[in-house]
Amino acid sequence: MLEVKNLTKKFKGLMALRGVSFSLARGEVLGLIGPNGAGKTTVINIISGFLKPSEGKIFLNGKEITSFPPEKIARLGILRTFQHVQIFHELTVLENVLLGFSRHLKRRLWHDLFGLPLARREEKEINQKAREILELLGLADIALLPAHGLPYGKQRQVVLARAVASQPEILLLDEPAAGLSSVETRELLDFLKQLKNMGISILLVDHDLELIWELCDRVVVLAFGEIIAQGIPAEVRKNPRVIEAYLGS
Ligand SMILES: Nc1ncnc2c1ncn2[C@@H]1O[C@H](COP(=O)(O)OP(=O)(O)OP(=O)(O)O)[C@@H](O)[C@H]1O
Repeated sequence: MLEVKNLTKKFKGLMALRGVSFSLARGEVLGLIGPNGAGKTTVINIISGFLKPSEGKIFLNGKEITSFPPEKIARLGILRTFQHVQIFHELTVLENVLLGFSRHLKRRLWHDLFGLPLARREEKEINQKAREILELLGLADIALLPAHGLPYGKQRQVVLARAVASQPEILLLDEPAAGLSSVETRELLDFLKQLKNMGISILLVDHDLELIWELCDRVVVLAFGEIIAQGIPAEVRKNPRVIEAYLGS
């Protein structure tokens, strides 16, 4: 579904990535791990169009999307989340999730402006769908609470629920467990398992290796901008180069 071919990124004197290649299959959860500064966020920035690679190509379903602008990549269904929570504090959980539908609602704006009946029907449908997503993800009981009062871990989940509402082809998650307590990380793990069960393809960057081993179908390991191992978690976690990269860091 997603193919990353031979990515190289130079920042002035620094080679942040060298010849990085991997693929993500439909419905797969792929972990991207590595010590600090290994190049993980740079990979996500390039796939999502926030950075241009120095060399290399990205393909989505066989079509090249290298260096497309971020909004075009988002329209094609590759959605990223950031290390810090981006939530609309004054809105309720439900309203935050409703915003996720906007990717599919270009025409609706016009209907809204003219108050056409179709708009109301569509609005009802979308409300219904948003509630279904909240139900599926175990957030239904907080649907009408304002986002600002929620614990940090729940805010993270609301951001992910909004991403689900936009019906992404692929989710790029940059350190979703950063700053969470161990209890919140367990909750996040269950939450991400639900996303996996919904068939969403995920590229997951995180430093919490327990989360990675438990959730990912395959793992790619970067160190100093190069892939040093890739495979199923049971194999990768025993790989001497991986152990050395982590202990060495
Ligand atoms: N815009 C930039 N300009 C210059 N150097 C950069 C830039 N972005 C990243 N780098 C450098 O590229 C290397 C890879 O950074 P990157 O943030 O991708 O690593 P990472 O694996 O995500 O690290 P962390 O786990 O700490 O988030 C680092 O040495 C970093 O300092």
